[in-house]
Parts: sequence; C-alpha cells; structure tokens
Amino acid sequence: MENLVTIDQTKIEVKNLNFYYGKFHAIKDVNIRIAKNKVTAFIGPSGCGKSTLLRTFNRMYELYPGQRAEGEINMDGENLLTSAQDISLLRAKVGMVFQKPTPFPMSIYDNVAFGVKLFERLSKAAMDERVEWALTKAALWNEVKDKLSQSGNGLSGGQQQRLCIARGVAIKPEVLLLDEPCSALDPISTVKIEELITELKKDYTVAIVTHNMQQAARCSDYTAYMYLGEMMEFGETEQMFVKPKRKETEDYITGRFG
Ligand SMILES: Nc1ncnc2c1ncn2[C@@H]1O[C@H](COP(=O)(O)OP(=O)(O)OP(=O)(O)O)[C@@H](O)[C@H]1O
Repeated sequence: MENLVTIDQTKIEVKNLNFYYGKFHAIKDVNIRIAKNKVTAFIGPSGCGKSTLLRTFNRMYELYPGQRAEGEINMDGENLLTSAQDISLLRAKVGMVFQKPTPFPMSIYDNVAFGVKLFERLSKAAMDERVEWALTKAALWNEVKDKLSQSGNGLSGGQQQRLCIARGVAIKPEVLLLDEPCSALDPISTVKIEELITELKKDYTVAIVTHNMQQAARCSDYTAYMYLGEMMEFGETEQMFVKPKRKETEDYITGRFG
C-alpha cells in the first residue's frame, strides 16, 4: 500500500498511527503517504475516522483534553507528533478549511489579512497585494473586489467557503486540509471549489474528506477508503473507481454499502 507513492513524492508520511478519544480507539494502525502537489481524497462511511485522521495532520486534536495520537506523522523528515516546533507555525504550514464556512466577524479584507498578520509584517501595499492574490487563487476576487470592507458574513454560503479557502491560502501553507468543504454548498459553488482544488495542487499538497464519490473521482489523484478506523484501501483514484481491489471498497463507491 505504501509503495504506490514513493518517499521522494511524499509530503506527509503517516506511520503506524493510532488515535484515541479517551478510551475509544478511533484510528487503528494507519499507514499512508500523502503525495506532494497532489490531491488525496479520504472516503468511507460516517464515523470511520476521516476527519479524525485529517485533524492529526496539524495536531488540531491537541485543543481537546483526552484526545491523543501515537505513531509518526513525518513531514519533511520531522515527526509532527513529537516535534517541539511551535504549534501555530505548524498550523500555518498545514492549513485547514472546515465543513461549514466560518468567516470571522470582520470585513472580507480583514478575514484574509488576519492570519497573515500573525506571521508576517507586511506594508499596507504588500498586504493589499497578498489579499488580492489569495482572493484570486480562491476564485473570489472578481465577486468581492468592490466590497472588501463589507462583512464576510454578508456573502453567500459558497462565497463564504471560498473566503475561508482564501484565508487558508493567504498564509501560504504547504498543505491544505479540506474537511467536506462542499457539504453546505449548492452545485454551482461546488463546481467552483472543485476547479479551485485542481488549481491549488500546483502550489500545495491537498487532502480532502468527502462524502461525494463523484467529487473524489473528479478532483483527486489518490483515494483512501477507510472503515471503522482502519485504512482499507489506498490507490490511484482512477484505479480505485474503475477497479477497486476490495469488494468492500466497490460496495461503498457504488452505493451498495450498508
Ligand atoms: N470528540 C469526540 N469524542 C469521542 N469520540 C469521537 C469524537 N469525535 C469523533 N469521535 C468518534 O470517532 C470516530 C471517528 O469519527 P470521525 O468524525 O473522524 O469520522 P468521519 O469518518 O469523519 O465521519 P463523518 O463522515 O460522519 O464526518 C467515530 O466513531 C466518532 O463517533
């Protein structure tokens, strides 16, 4: 399973990862390599551990007592789980966009500039440039360029989600984690986000959790199928969708599961 993505192509290497919510064993000995500048999709029935796995990549779980991870998550040769590196720096390197759009209660401009200000001191002109760049990357610039000082909450759901992606992109992370980013969106906004994901992988490594099989098929290079906390199958998306190795994967993908 691990050899499909060579170590040279790997951005994040997960080795023997176990995750616990208190006594509950949610991730069971998972091994996977997340390829650099590719999109890896995580699929599987509700509760199989997709979001939990994603949240280990930037140690999001540390905010919650009783949650712990064991094993290795190596990024550029360093184990994120034991590294002494500053947690906010890690989250700057590994950005995350959640299921529900969560704009901050501030202007569109400030939503994008907020995270940048935590890590960089930019002049007003350089910040303006960064904000435009990030909103352009998130395919939102044309829709908001004349109302940057208006509240982010005044945007449509799809625009808010693109704003959140712009916010993530603005700090120039290396990895972008997307946890069901389209589940609250209409089909047109969903298509826009999918196009955006394909565009983003030129610069970033992307990991996406999705319940939408067409979405996984359309915008990912690799797909990981999880079940009850275990990594059941990992492969090139095309191969997984045309000819999965396991019957369970096929049943899930074709909707015959459960
Ligand atoms: N805060 C928590 N405390 C205890 N158990 C949790 C917690 N969060 C998740 N779990 C459990 O861990 C398992 C994995 O949950 P997770 O949210 O990662 O699944 P998922 O595959 O992302 O599901 P979904 O597709 O429904 O979002 C589930 O059994 C869930 O009930």
